[in-house]
Amino acid sequence: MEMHIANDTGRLSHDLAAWLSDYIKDVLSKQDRFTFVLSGGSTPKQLYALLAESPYKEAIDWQKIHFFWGDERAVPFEDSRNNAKMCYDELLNKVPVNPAHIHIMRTDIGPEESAIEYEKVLKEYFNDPEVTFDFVLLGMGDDGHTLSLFPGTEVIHEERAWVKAFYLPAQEMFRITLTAPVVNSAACVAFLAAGAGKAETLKHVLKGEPNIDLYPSQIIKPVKGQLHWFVDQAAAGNL
Ligand SMILES: O=C(O)[C@H](O)[C@@H](O)[C@H](O)[C@H](O)COP(=O)(O)O
Repeated sequence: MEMHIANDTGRLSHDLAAWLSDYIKDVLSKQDRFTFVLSGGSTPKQLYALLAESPYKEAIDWQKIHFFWGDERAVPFEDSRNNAKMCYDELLNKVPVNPAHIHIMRTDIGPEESAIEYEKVLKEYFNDPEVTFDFVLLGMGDDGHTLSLFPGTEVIHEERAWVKAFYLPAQEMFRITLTAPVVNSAACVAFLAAGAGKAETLKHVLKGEPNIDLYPSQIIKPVKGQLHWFVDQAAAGNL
């Protein structure tokens, strides 16, 4: 595991943008597509805004990038809580991507159906289940959740399905999420976490006893791939 700590979220977003741009370039020098899982939440907005500007807008070969999502809130696309909508607004509408390479988790159909459909899309891409995405961007909630793997939910333990839908009573909504096995088969996973609200949780996730039911982010351990944590000083405060 590699830690990257920056003074503040602005610096952190710059560091990750620069690191990611180099990583994409390196991967694309060896293969002709790059599969990228985007994250929802508020923290990545600055990163997406940077990627949509110079020098990254020109430096990244956007046509070769295929986009996926780690999780989705089952609300209409136009709803401001929709993770895909946020990524379009901040990034995808601003860079020259190929629309055919964008794979959102659909919310115009039932969540269970959407999860089944998404799993099919993924299985068409990745015929070797041991090798999936080139890059997965993850956030961590103040409660230690990542993706839609919330503390105490059954989906944390899912071993077979790649994508699951379930009802989250605390938020009164359905969620659609990638499961741990498909993320742990990625070539590279990076958490982006910022703010003092995450400091205590981050200490438990990284230094505490294993307890994935309480701190689901602990379940993310790529089997063969790299794991990076990009955190600001405030979130790293208790490490
Ligand atoms: O749909 C979601 O809720 C997100 O995908 C979620 O997993 C997010 O990444 C974390 O909650 C961190 O969110 P912040 O960046 O807003 O702290």
